[in-house]
Amino acid sequence: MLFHVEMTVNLPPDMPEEQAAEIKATEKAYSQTLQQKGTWRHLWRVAGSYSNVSIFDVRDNDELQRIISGLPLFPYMEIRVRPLCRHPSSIRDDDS
Ligand SMILES: O=C(O)CC1=CCC(=O)O1
Repeated sequence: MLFHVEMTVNLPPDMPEEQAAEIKATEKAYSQTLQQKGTWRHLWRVAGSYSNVSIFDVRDNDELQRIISGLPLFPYMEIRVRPLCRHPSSIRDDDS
């Protein structure tokens, strides 16, 4: 199942820089492991913001919830999830 997920990061302004850097590094490693597995298919920065747009390929809603709630930045993010299905005009037969 494919999901479009938009994440907006809102770190507290008083969070010490070192702590923020550590969380971001852990987040990067977490996301790169999932990207290598093909679970996190796309990761795009929304230009001009501290938001990303991502496409996840997961078994079900429970897997998506487990992954998203495990994000190190999860406590500091606003997250919007939208389920995707094939568009009838899509020419990409290899995508689902
Ligand atoms: O910087 C972000 O948009 C938050 C984030 C998600 C995955 C990652 O590596 O950073």
